Amino acid sequence: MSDRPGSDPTGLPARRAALAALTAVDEDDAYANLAVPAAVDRLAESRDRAFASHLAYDTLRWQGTLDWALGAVLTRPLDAVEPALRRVLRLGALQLLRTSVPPRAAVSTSVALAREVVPSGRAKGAGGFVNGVLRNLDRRRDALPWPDAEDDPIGHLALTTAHPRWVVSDLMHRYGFDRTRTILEADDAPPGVTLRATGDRDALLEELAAEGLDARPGALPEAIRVPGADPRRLAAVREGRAAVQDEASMQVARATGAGPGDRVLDLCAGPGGKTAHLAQLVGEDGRVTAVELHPHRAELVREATRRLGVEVDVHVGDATAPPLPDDARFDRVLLDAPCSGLGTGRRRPEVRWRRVPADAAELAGVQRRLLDAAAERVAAGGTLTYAVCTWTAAETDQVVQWFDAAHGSGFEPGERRQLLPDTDDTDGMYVASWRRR
Ligand SMILES: C[S@@+](CC[C@H](N)C(=O)[O-])C[C@H]1O[C@@H](n2cnc3c(N)ncnc32)[C@H](O)[C@@H]1O
Repeated sequence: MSDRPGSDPTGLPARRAALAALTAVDEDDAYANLAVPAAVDRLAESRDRAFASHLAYDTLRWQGTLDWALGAVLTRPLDAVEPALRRVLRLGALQLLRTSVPPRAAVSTSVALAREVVPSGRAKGAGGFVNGVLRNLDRRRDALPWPDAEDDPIGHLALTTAHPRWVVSDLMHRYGFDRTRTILEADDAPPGVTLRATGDRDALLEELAAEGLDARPGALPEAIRVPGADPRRLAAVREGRAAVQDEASMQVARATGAGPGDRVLDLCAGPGGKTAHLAQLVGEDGRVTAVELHPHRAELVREATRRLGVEVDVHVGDATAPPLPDDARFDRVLLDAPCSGLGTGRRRPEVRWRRVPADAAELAGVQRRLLDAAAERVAAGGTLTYAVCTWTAAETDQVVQWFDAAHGSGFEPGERRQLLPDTDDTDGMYVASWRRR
């Protein structure tokens, strides 16, 4: 990690952009992978953009650990500090604890930002407060009471891998201490860009190489890994020869077994990444029907499929009672259910801090209702595929065990797979399939 103050000698514009991204995530519930590029794009220099992006993502990712460290030096609870100053403190604490930025620069830029985010009459007080807290943290950084791995393994992993305790504990039940550590560390590493070729992959690989990009084939025949690319600048993406998609999502469409001529039902389709891939797999002789609850997300499905030149029937409606003829049955039914989304942590590190344990249990109830409705639509001999972009036991193994118990007489179990960032270098997606007897 390096200190890259960029073109502006104070390094303040980059930090201001990072703070703007943190504010958008906090106040507008924006996703990091949209808010960070939007905020840092205003910077003219690419090294400033890289520095600001790094600060923003890492502050979101390390929030729990930063809050714990700040809590050790604050005289009042961090929750009682007004949100704008809390964000400035987190950004400053990140620089002190997890970068090689000189402490003096970390503190002085944070003081300047603190003065900017409060009404002018309170600027001096806010600056003094942030100065005091961060200088105190800098003095005590080597004396912080890090939990010991033996005495408190969950607390240790929570603070050293930047995940909430309940997430660590849930994963430890499935994978044990050592594997949980590698999964969570991989969840903290920024992902490279992955593309799905919509036509000839080899031609696309050549095109990307000709643009000077390090493009390599992924594990699936349509996947391409382009680690350092900015997908927004790729002509292939603009022109529909490639779609930006994690390889785990491609594995889900593949797990349905969809092939030429199939009739596919994609429940919970928005924003349509998997719908477009399914349409590609079934070709001109097949047909994909998509259902999405929210009209604006159904519109995204239409846009995603139009951009790729494929035709899909898109319906706005609730997948527990899909707006389809009663007797409509499909060769392949995909339920890519709403979930806690923890598996997308590489791109959206804020999600882990937004979720609480009760979310997983509540979502599991929704997932079961959706799966009941999805099962009804599978034709004899057809397949049902369940997917979520998470790894909580409640939303993965336990949903599948429930389905086997409730529907085992009608459905034969097929592949079950938890994709994970450490072994698969993908998002953490879970996928399970059945065949209707
Ligand atoms: C995990 S996302 C699906 C991602 C999508 N399959 C893709 O690959 O782009 C879940 C989607 O389900 C939608 N949704 C939630 N509850 C629903 C319901 N009861 N019926 C239909 N769609 C629903 C959400 O709006 C969201 O767009």
